[in-house]
Parts: sequence; structure tokens; C-alpha cells
Amino acid sequence: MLKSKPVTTCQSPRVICRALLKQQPHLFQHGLEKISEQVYRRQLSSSEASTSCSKAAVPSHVACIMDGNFRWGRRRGGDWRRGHEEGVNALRRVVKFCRKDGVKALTVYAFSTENWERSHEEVGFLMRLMELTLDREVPELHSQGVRVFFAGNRAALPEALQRVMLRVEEQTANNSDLILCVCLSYGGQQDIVQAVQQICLEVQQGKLAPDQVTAKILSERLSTHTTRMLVGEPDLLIRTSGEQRLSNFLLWECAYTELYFTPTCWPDFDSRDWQDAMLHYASRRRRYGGRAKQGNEQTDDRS
Ligand SMILES: CC(C)=CCC/C(C)=C/CC/C(C)=C/COP(=O)(O)OP(=O)(O)O
Repeated sequence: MLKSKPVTTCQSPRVICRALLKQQPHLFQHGLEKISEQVYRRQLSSSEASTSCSKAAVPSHVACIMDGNFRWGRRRGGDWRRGHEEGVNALRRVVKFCRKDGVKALTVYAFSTENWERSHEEVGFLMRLMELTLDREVPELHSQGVRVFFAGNRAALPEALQRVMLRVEEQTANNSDLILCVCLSYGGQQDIVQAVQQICLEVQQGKLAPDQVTAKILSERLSTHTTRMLVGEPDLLIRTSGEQRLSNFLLWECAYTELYFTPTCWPDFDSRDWQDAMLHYASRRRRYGGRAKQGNEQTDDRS
């Protein structure tokens, strides 16, 4: 009798399901999706498996719109400042989830070009919070092997914050376990415009001919370039607080990114929310406009 291959949790949910279907067809009375979900939940909750499980099912690059801090603070005792402070704690948790599950890069929207329109008080509070947080967290980030980058228009930020940003980038420059790209004073449209301006200048100076301008050339001039050069475009974008839009975040970079929206406000984002987002990603079939490529699978499921 032919022996079937053992099923291990180090395979993607679909591969596991296909193997189970052959070995134990009665299990499928529960439906493929349910089993896939159960297997994937087990896979994620086992810390041993999460460092060795299918790399294909885990996004390499996750982007987060950390939304809902202000509302969260207002609802819990009325102080929006607490919402932003708890937002920092949520970010610390998400960095840990990324490291545990083998995510290679995390890009977060910490302050948009549009956020400058908020009250003087809130903008000042956020700038100071960012400066203090970066200053305080750098030893911990460094000990966890996190390399920090910043994207956006840093010249618009207070000088004290710019100095801390430079120091954090320098101190973490040799780390490679996780890249944390913090988008500050960042807008997707503005970033594309500044990239086009750079290209115009290069054309004017004779360094580049107009017909040499390609998507790759433009992409390399975006402020998120270093992170993407190291780990690729975002695979999954998570937005919290129930809003379902990009709000000028990574407009170029998210052309083929899977989107995940949750009603949870960012300060409440916990391991269950993270697992749900990972599960959502693992269930997606990524085709990039074509047919053959299935990013979340180890094998082609036509076989
Ligand atoms: C050092 C570092 C990277 C710190 C990160 C701090 C942090 C979590 C910043 C996010 C700030 C922000 C504008 C969140 C969006 O929620 P919102 O205020 O727009 O919420 P709302 O939708 O309820 O108004």
C-alpha cells in the first residue's frame, strides 16, 4: 500500500488541506475553509511553528494605518492624549508579533502630511511623543535586532525630532531581524511629486534621458525605497478603526498589496487581531494581474 506523506504544520493551509483531503476525507464535512482556519490558528499559536512554518503564508512586509487613537482616548475618559500613548504600546506589541511570525518589514503611518492640519496642541503633543518614544525605545529596538528607517518629508519636522531620527537610524543600521519604516510627515501623493521633481532635475542636468524614465526609476526615488529594496513592496496593509480607505498612504507601493480592515481601534489591537489579519492574508490568492503566480502557496494548486 502506498504511504501518504505526513501532514505537518510547516506547510501552507491549502497544502495541509489537500493532504488531509487525501488521508481523511471525512474531515471535509466541516468544509475546507474551516479546517484551513483551524490549522492556521494552531500554526500561529505555536511559537515553535511560527518560526519555522510556511514562509509563503506569512507576509514579508506588513504596512499599518494605525487609526483610531484619538477616538479611543475620547471614549475612554475623554483624553485623546491617552489614545496616542496607548497607540505607542500597540505599536510595540505589533513589532513583537512581526518578529515572532517572521515578518521582515513593518511600515507604519505615524503622521501624515494632512495631520499638520490638526490643532496646534495635538500636533505639538504628537511631535514630542514621537521624540520621547524613539529616544526611550532605541535600546530595546536595537536589542531586538530592529533596523529603523523613516520615510516622508523630514525637513518639515521639529529639529529635535530630526536629530533623534538620525541617531536611531545610525544606531540600528546594522540590524536585520526586522525593518521598521516609520512614515512621518508622509503623504503618498507628495512623495510621488518629490520623486518626479528629482527625475525632472536629473533630466535637466542630462543625467537621465526622458525615455529612460520607467516605473523602476520613479520607485527608486520614493522615500520608502530603502525598505522596499531590502524586502519588497508591502504584502499586506492593515487599517484599524473601521475606516476603509488608504488616506494617502503608500499609493504607489500598494499596487498589489492585500488589504485588511478591522473595526478595532489601534490602541486595542492585540494578538487576536494580528492572528485574524495573518489568517486573512493566508487565505488570499495573489495573482498580480496574471494567472499562474500564487504567492501564498508553496505549490501550484492546479497540480
Ligand atoms: C515613535 C512612533 C512611531 C510613535 C507612534 C505614535 C502613534 C501611534 C502615532 C499615530 C498618530 C495618529 C495620527 C494616529 C491616527 O489616529 P487618529 O488620531 O487619526 O484617530 P481618529 O481617527 O480617532 O481621529
